[in-house]
Amino acid sequence: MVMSAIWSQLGSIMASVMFAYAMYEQFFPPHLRIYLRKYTRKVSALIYPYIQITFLEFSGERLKRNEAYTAIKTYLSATSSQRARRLKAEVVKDSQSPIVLSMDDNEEVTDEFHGVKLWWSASYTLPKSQSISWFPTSDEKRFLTLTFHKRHRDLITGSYIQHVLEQGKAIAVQNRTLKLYTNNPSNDWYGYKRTKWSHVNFEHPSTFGTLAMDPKKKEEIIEDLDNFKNGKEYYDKIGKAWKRGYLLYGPPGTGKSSMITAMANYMNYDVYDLELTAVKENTELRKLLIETSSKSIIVIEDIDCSLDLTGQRKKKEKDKDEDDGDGEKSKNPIKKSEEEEKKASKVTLSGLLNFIDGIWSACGGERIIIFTTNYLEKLDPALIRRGRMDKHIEMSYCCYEAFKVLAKNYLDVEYHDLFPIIEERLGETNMAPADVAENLMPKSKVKDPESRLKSLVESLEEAKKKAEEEAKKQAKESEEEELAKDEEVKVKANEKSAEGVKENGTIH
Ligand SMILES: Nc1ncnc2c1ncn2[C@@H]1O[C@H](COP(=O)(O)OP(=O)(O)OP(=O)(O)O)[C@@H](O)[C@H]1O
Repeated sequence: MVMSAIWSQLGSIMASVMFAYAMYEQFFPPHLRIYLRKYTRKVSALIYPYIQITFLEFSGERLKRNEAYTAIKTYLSATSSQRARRLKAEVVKDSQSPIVLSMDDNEEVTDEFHGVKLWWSASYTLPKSQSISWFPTSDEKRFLTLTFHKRHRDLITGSYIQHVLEQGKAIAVQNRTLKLYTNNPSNDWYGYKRTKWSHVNFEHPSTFGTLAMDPKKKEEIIEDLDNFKNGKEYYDKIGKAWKRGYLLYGPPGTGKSSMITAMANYMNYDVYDLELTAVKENTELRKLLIETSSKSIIVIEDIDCSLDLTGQRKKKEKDKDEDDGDGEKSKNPIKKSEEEEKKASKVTLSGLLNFIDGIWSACGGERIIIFTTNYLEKLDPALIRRGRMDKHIEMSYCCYEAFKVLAKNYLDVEYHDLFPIIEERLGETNMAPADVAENLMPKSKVKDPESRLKSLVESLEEAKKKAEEEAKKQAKESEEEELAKDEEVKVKANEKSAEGVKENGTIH
């Protein structure tokens, strides 16, 4: 019989003795009762100096899975599955491994913490009904039991259990498959679907290794993410919610979306892709935020297009204020139809600011918020000020260092004689990494690395020529505009002097 089972048997015998004593206690004279109670406790503690803690699979309401049980099971699967002799193989939802091994029922494993030995066992209580069923019945209760010597009570209850729970949760996060969430329109929040977010498994291969950008900048971002991930205590110390905002800006095709996926893969965080145009009002935004889990990245792509959060909105709000003020404008005949009003998103700039850093944003912690935009200048400064968007990352046109990353990834080439000319051309023209990458992709006639590099040189030269022509055209246009303006000024001046002459009635 295994160690903890022996102690467990002894424990139950002692419990029966104590129970019997409690029943018959009333038949003893009061002064004897005190002594009896004192000495029975001492004897039971001497015989059974071990303490047992039980963690049930389901706690409270029958259907609520006990998080502690799950975390401990994960911890034991990872740390003790090599030591247990009887293992159970299960397919676990959302896990990266096809099967997960854990110790079988009535199996026991030992663990050690700061030199203290303790025992874990997995058991279940048999169903009361004896009817044969292929499925676990509702009476079947699984639990894990931790047994340790009573002199280690403080260490185990104080630190060990906390350590096991933290480790278990960390292992679960490491092993899980990431999710990509998108918000449902609020009509789907009720009824039988009742979900604010829908999700699919997130399996994008973009990583910091495949991301083409200046290595120094990349290193800086990775360091920033590391500091954030390990910064819980620091954030607590300075009294800030454990969240960080990144603003990614730059022309199309410079890798803003690739950066988000690289971040998610690096941090092992789920991604919540928030479609702002589907959110009707600020309260909905808040509800969506509450439903996000920690260890996640909340993304609003193309924030400038998502909502009218720029100067325009301020103007509209001003108009509204005026409306409210005199009540005259509310009689405006050019009113939006009711249907249009209903559909339009009423999320305001202040609603969004609250979403980012109001008290609601602190629920859960460990969240990253990312905005992307192609036009930084279009955004309201309040939205992107430091503190809200803590780090502004410019995703720029392809530089030589970024090209080298692409060449390594796409061609497996670290250096080629064409590299110096490519470096020169990249310095002369603006080409997004997406376009460079497209040239490096194998095509039906251009398969070998050299041909693909040549194709890139041609594209760069073509882009340079186009840019030069465009610049010339623009210069000509602005010259013509200037001329037209001068002409207009001259005409107006002539007209004015002619009018002046007429008014004074002076005729020469
Ligand atoms: N910096 C980069 N490193 C590696 N690949 C890149 C990079 N930038 C772009 N790409 C390639 O180009 C494709 C499109 O890039 P991505 O969607 O990340 O750009 P974006 O800046 O988000 O563009 P948009 O502003 O149009 O949404 C990617 O799938 C990737 O293959």
